[in-house]
Amino acid sequence: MAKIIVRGGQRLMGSVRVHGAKNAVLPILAASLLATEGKSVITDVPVLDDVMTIREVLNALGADTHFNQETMTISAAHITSTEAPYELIRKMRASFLVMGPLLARVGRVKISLPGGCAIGSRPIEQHLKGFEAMGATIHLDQGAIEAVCPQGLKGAKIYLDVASVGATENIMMAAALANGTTIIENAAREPEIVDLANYINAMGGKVRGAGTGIIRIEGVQTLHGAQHGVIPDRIEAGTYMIAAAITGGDVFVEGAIADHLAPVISKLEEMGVMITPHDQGIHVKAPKRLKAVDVKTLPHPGFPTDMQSQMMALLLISEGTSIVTETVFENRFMHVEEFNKMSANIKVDGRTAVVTGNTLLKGAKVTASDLRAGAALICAGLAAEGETIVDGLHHIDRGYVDITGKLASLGADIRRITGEREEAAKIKLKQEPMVLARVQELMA
Ligand SMILES: CC(=O)N[C@H]1[C@@H](OP(=O)(O)OP(=O)(O)OC[C@H]2O[C@@H](n3ccc(=O)[nH]c3=O)[C@H](O)[C@@H]2O)O[C@H](CO)[C@@H](O)[C@@H]1O
Ligand SMILES: C=C(OP(=O)(O)O)C(=O)O
Repeated sequence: MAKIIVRGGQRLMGSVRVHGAKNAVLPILAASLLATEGKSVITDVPVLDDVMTIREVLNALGADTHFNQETMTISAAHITSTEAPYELIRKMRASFLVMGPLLARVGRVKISLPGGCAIGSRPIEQHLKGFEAMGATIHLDQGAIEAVCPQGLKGAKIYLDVASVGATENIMMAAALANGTTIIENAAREPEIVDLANYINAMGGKVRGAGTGIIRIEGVQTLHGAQHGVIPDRIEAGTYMIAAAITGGDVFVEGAIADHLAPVISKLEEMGVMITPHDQGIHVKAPKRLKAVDVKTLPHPGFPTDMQSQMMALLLISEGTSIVTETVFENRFMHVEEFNKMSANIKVDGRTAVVTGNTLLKGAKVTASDLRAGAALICAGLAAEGETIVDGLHHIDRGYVDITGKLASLGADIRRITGEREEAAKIKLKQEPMVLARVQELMA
């Protein structure tokens, strides 16, 4: 089994580049199914396992995709299937984002229920409520959803009970080709929603208000392929900011957009980290001692749940006790047990964790339970005495391009040892130069 081995104690220094955002590129690639003509050329596409999965979904539906040098070209003129393969939906929840585009484009879709994951049950009733309001008929049969709208979708006013990112995206994509105007109220306001709206508009769509709680989508007859550059990954950027801070480092996070990271920056500044936003990125300089702060996750522009575990790693070495409250997902404290293996003292009660600071972290064998938990354990390992061995790397590979190489380039003592998975992938995918490059990168 592959593992990442970190020896703590090195101060991180230098510059690290942020790749395109996973959570922006996945809906954007799904939206490319809306184009009846022309090619979409998506740039700044990170080479991640999740991107490979959504690409497989697009291919299975009949789209023609090419991926080279962080650029994905998609032609979706011919949709040959309306059934999203179970194996791919199961592998990655975000595959469910093809439901809206397929319904809008061909009026029919069969897709497995995406199910929960380590961080929570993650229902999708808000997505379905939106499609039904737009005229789709939905049947649930043995864990699969079948939806049809033979007359096409029609615009509707949809109030989301929770400001769900995925539901906002799925409904927005469906509405782009609906007959009439759709208004999404209590829409999610994440930067990734704005990026998706910009792409749909570049395809000839009419989306207004993305980034606010009310999004208005005027349906158009057809959409065409378009060129679009994906926004930088604010969660990847935030992770490197924490990695810098936890080592008392001095790092330039190239490509990071301060506006997207306002809640994270604000907390880091409260703790005593010096943050300087620039046009090209964010400079992070951390003193040796940091102050404890309380953190509560919320939908954007609140503190992102995807940064909660990394922030908790930083709070462990800060002075004082912190309260971390997770309001977005009901089970996102799986990393706590692993931190405690590293001599942390964290107590969880429901959605609240009490984090005792001033911890002298000690290296241990730990397991990533989800993507961000994995990144957080690596951050903790950077500050720990001795060796931390992290497994469960398939989670980390979903969302971080070469985290080992990037941290090593900043001076971290970190390496990855490969396992059977990489070896098998190398043999299976040797026809695909881009994927092989990724495998080689993982094995470096
Ligand atoms: C691929 C992607 O972009 N993933 C992000 C997206 O996930 P995702 O889009 O799945 O997250 P949502 O915003 O939908 O979920 C937020 C909350 O709403 C609940 N909910 C959601 C839909 C629904 O129909 N009913 C319902 O109750 C969820 O259980 C959760 O408690 O936003 C999350 C919240 O910022 C991030 O952690 C994920 O990284
Ligand atoms: C929870 C995350 O992603 P997903 O919604 O794809 O599981 C994440 O990026 O931290």
